[in-house]
Amino acid sequence: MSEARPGRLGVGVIGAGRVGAVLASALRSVGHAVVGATAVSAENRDRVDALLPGVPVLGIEEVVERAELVLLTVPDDALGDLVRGLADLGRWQAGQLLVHTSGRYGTEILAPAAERGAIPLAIHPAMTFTGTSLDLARLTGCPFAVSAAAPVLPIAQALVVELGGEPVVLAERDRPAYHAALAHGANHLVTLVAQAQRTLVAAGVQEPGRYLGPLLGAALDGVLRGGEQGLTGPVVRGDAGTVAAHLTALAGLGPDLADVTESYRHLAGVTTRRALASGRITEPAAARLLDTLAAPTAEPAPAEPRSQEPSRTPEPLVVRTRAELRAALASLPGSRALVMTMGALHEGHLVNVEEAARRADHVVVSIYVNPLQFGPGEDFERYPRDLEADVALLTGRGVDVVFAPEDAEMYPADPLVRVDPGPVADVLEGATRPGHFAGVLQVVTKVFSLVRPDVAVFGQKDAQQVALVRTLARDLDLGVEIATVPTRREADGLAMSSRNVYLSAAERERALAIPRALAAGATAAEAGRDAEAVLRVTEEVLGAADGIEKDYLVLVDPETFLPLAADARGPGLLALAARVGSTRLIDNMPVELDPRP
Ligand SMILES: Nc1ncnc2c1ncn2[C@@H]1O[C@H](COP(=O)(O)OP(=O)(O)OP(=O)(O)O)[C@@H](O)[C@H]1O
Ligand SMILES: CC(C)(CO)[C@@H](O)C(=O)[O-]
Ligand code: BAL
Repeated sequence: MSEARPGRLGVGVIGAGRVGAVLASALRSVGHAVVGATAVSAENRDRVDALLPGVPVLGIEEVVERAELVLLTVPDDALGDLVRGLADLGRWQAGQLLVHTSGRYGTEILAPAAERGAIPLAIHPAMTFTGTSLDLARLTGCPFAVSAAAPVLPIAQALVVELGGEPVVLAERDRPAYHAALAHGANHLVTLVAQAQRTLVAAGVQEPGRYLGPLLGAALDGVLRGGEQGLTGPVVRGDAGTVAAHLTALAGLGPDLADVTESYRHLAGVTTRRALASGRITEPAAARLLDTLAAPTAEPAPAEPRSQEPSRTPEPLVVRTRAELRAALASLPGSRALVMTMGALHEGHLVNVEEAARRADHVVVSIYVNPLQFGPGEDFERYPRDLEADVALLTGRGVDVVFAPEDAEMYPADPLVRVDPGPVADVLEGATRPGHFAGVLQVVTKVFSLVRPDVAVFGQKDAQQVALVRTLARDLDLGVEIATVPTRREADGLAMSSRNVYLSAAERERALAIPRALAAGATAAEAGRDAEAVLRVTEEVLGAADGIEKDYLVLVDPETFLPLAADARGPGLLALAARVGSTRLIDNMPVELDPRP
């Protein structure tokens, strides 16, 4: 075992999954040393790189040998065998702290290690984890169920406090029920809400979240404050007729939604019995409801044809000329949101479209590969173009109009009056791509004039671009609100981009060093490191990667895009551009710098 200064422990992680890597990162940020982690899958190895940069990935026995505190963050079902197996091999050490984070078990499962003198502790955070640095902030104030023998209970409590959480002592025997309650609430809520979403979609509602978000938020708030007394709806009104109509309507939606009927019957039955027990409905009313719920469902009446004009057009109208655009806009009363794109649409664009649909009555998407923003030798000619696929992707997303002009329509003549984007356009992307932002702001100004949106949505992935567009709208009084959406990433962290299609499989793998480096920088910032250290950590991770040619990697002020001083506080932006093969990718990560004095 390594020598530890008092209060500073050598922490080993067995199972650097979502929970293990995050908790170890939190322990590291308060001064403990993480001496090793096991990570069998590529995903877990990436997570170690991102959340625990510099920590060696080792075998289980080596981690146990090096650590004074072993975090056992493996699946519940694997825990017992793992502890017993290592005990049989004589690996546990006297005085070693052994901490598992299973909700279901107390410390009994660690008994084979305790017999060898290890100190068993059980701590369970009542939180779901994404396995990224986002979770670190969520640990603050998070209740942790703590179980341990009385003499060592303070150790477990102190550990939770160090993690930022609130220890709540839970008896060993109460843990399975505690865990069942959390799983029932959090996991089955997902099933229930997803059923409501699917049913709304089947009923022709295009954006179920707009209805369910506020309603379910109010219901959750009500039950957490006042328990079941806040219950509303047909059951608590004793309205068996409405319940019968619901069952008939659900049956009419077909076999794909049979599970919804099953849940509805069951939960309405439970709700009826609870309402009866608390005196909110009478016995005859409860009997009528329970009879209705038990009866076979009546045949649904033949469906009436749905209105021809749903509130959101399923397929967008594609217009190619200014005149067609003007006519299309004239038929759209109410507010208007614009999403500007260069096509080759992906889910990252759709996040912009969703935000646009939330903010206005109608949505216009422009698709245009603007020659003015490409320099000589850039990829203007080979930029992917597929209007048909783009329109298919936008169908059913609440997009009313797609404006896809030809070059001659957008620029009938070479423009003589040009937009000057100012100093932010000279650095970073602007330094590598001279004239790029002048070209972007030229086309943005033109499309704003043609579409006259109330709000335009841009992605944070092109951070410098959206900052410049915001300044354009402000300085020229364009009367357009500029909204930004966070960067949408693939499951492995790579920022979505139309240019990702240029990457070969091997290049795509190498490109993952980009999000890994940014995540390492963000983790360092969250751990309170200063600007210089945050940038250094990011550079180290990127520098260690093969096959990536850095264009720039900077930590800048998110408004001026100028480098931050080493002791800067407040918002910063880690921004980078790099070539992987012949493809140039950009990405960035907002950070909050709060260096401790
Ligand atoms: N991953 C993403 N998440 C959120 N928004 C995005 C994402 N990718 C692009 N956008 C936004 O969509 C809009 C149109 O971008 P564009 O058509 O250039 O797509 P792109 O995928 O960024 O392509 P490129 O490869 O040219 O960078 C911009 O506002 C951009 O910031
Ligand atoms: C805003 C934009 C559509 C202007 O051509 C382009 O720069 C882009 O796709 O980000
Ligand atoms: N996504 C920004 C547009 C460009 O790269 O040209």
